[in-house]
Amino acid sequence: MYKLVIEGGSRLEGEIRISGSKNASLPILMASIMADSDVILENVPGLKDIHTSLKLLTLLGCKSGYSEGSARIQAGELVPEAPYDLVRTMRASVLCLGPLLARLGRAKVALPGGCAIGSRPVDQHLRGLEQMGAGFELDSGYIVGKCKRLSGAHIIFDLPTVGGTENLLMAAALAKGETVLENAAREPEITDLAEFLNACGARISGHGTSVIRVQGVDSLEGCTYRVMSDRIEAGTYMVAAAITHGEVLLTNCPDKELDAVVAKLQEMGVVISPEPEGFRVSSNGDLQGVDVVTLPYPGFPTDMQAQIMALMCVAAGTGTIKETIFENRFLHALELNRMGARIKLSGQSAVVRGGADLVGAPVMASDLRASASLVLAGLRARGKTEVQRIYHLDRGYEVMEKKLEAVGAKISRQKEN
Ligand SMILES: CC(=O)N[C@H]1[C@@H](OP(=O)(O)OP(=O)(O)OC[C@H]2O[C@@H](n3ccc(=O)[nH]c3=O)[C@H](O)[C@@H]2O)O[C@H](CO)[C@@H](O)[C@@H]1O
Ligand SMILES: C=C(OP(=O)(O)O)C(=O)O
Repeated sequence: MYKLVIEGGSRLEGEIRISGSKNASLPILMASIMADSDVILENVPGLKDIHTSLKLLTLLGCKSGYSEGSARIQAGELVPEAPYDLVRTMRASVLCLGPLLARLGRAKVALPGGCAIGSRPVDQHLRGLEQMGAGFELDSGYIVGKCKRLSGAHIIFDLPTVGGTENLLMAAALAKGETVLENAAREPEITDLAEFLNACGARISGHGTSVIRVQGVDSLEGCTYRVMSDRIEAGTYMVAAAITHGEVLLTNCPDKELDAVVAKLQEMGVVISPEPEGFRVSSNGDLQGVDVVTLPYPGFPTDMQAQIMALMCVAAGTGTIKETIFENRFLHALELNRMGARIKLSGQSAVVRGGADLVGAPVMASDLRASASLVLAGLRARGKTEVQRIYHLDRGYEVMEKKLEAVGAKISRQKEN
């Protein structure tokens, strides 16, 4: 196991290239098993979750390879089982359910269960697939699904679910007839999945709005597709620039997909200017606490909540954060307090008293974005911070320490004792 060791206090200056999006790549990799010929994906980040997905695709009967941001998938004779050992390390595995049912009429996928940030149910995925004609039973922790060819249906989600919308979108692409998904999630990663499926021959419209229409087709062909860049990685490095009073140019960056994050950081006093190559982000340290509520897109993303909390710790005044997506996504607050932050938690709300003089400490990462917030705090803190259990970070940030080191951070990856 590795930890990141950070000597805080360096001002970040230079250029950071943003990688492809994890949360777009994972469903697109799963969707690739529905194509009859080779899929080539570009701008795919070299992350642990990507390698886990490729391993899952191999178990499902596909041939796959990855090299320098490019993944190739060739679906063969499919095997309809996603084993628990893989699903428990990567929740996105549950996204093979829709594609397997659509392609094979059979699927046996381990139930992902909860994780550190919350219970993360999949009832909306299953209910929608049932409306399309699938039947499910639970067998030793596995969801076992069967169907004849799925049929189009009118599905109204109880709440906008990103994974649920993705699973249903993939299933509907190969179903018989029209499917309408209402109260669908509008996240850019869903738009990217729909664009990929359309490039394979699917007939999807309305993606990016809350009503998505899918005219099912009989088959999909492979294609070459460039995955969108990672809006959460970009937001994280925006905070890195601000928290160190630095100036960083982010390239290969998403644009309007970052609007809510850019607006909130600007409200705090971070200077963010669009340039032809991306976003230039800087701060002279004159930052103000703000009020943040996490919401489905286009609201402020839950995946940026931990990072903006780190920045609010060192801003002037008091800010508040309300987390409405996950019931237990404040684990980083307790670790930030160990570094001198002044955060009070009450249920789904946090009050962050700013002006903290952060001091380095050994801290424990509990989940992906919590880990990122501890790294950000460590970049700012006086002295040494050791962020332990960074396997969480490796799921979602490509060579984070190398990217930060290249812009002036004193950070290294070391073996834990
Ligand atoms: C809306 C939202 O911000 N979704 C985030 C969620 O996606 P992810 O796909 O993991 O989660 P969902 O979008 O499905 O969950 C949204 C909400 O719906 C609930 N729910 C979901 C499915 C279901 O069948 N039943 C149910 O009740 C969840 O408990 C949650 O409160 O985590 C990802 C990783 O952090 C983020 O990238 C997504 O932006
Ligand atoms: C929690 C996250 O991912 P996952 O849904 O893969 O756990 C995330 O991207 O912040």
